[in-house]
Amino acid sequence: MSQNPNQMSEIITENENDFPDLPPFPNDVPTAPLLQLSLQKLLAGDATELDRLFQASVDIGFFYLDIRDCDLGTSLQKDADSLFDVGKTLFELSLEEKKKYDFSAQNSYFGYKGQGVSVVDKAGNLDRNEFYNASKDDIFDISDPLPAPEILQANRPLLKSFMTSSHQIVTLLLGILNTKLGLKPNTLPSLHRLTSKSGDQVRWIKAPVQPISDSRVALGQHTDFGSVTVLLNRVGGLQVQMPITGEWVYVRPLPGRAIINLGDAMVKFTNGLLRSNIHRVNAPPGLQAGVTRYSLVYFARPEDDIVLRRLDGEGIPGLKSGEVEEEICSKEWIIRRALGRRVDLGREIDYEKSAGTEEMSRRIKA
Ligand SMILES: O=C(O)CCC(=O)C(=O)O
Ligand SMILES: [Fe+2]
Repeated sequence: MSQNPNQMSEIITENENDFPDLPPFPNDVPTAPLLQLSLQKLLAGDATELDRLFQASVDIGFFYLDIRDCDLGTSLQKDADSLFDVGKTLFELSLEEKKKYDFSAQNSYFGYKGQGVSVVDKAGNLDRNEFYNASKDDIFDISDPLPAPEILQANRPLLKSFMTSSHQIVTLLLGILNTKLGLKPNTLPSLHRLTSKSGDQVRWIKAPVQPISDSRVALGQHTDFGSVTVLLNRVGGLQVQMPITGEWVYVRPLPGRAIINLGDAMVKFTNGLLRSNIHRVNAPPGLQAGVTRYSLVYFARPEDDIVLRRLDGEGIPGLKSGEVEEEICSKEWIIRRALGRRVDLGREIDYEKSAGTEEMSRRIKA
């Protein structure tokens, strides 16, 4: 494995079947050569690992995090395994029951999102996956509890444990980036306090097996809305658009590794220095095309009232002369992005208006 922080990538090849209960991820599709960072080394403050984290955040904003080698990581993995099972049971509820927990008409993106209710591209094609979003504030009793199915009520302690570990990892990463960016100590973590109101959430995703005749993506290309995303994948399908070339490549799911990516807030805080890379979910490749795809995500976002604009740090590029940033707070930004492409809310859809920081993050050479 490369220890050179200036090298963006290293090739990941795992030849054995990584997840024995699933058909193997094929070895003949292009995959993203993401850096693999060790959670244990980051916790220990290993200087090379801290450099590599910063480099991955500048270069692509996506990396693997090895969670096998420390208590925080193994606790996250154990909770995630249990939550995968919870998600399967949750999505097995009848559509009628699940729709009771769609709160989008109340301007909330928490709860259930049915399949095919959002557009995935300018042409108006519809998504092909279901979501269930569980709010961190609800689970931590910071906000009024939302109605939820029995399976979620029964698993509040598990959700709390998973959210706590995920948030601890996010805080660690933010603290390291804070130092590298030359911000005043604790600036980034203090914008993401666990017990303050925010749009942080756990998301379960289910995408059904896709008929060969259907070439739509399951989840359209996007950047994440918030700060740091912790993603647990088992089945392939996630694709990132490579910087510079614009090529779409799969992210190979690896056991014991979370996939971490940065979102729009980090781009705005750093005036484009850190990347929120464009990604999407396509049909799983090879033999995996025959299985239902589940994934589990923790989204960390800035606290609700934080304005998403450049922070003042020595390492953060200045604004162009005369440039005025949009004045939008975290909560509004997430609602605009999460609900702006829904076709079932009786609102006009403006695809461009609900976009994220794609243009700032893209860096594709024509
Ligand atoms: O399911 C995945 O692998 C990625 C999901 C994702 O990008 C999202 O929910 O924002
Ligand atoms: Fe995403």
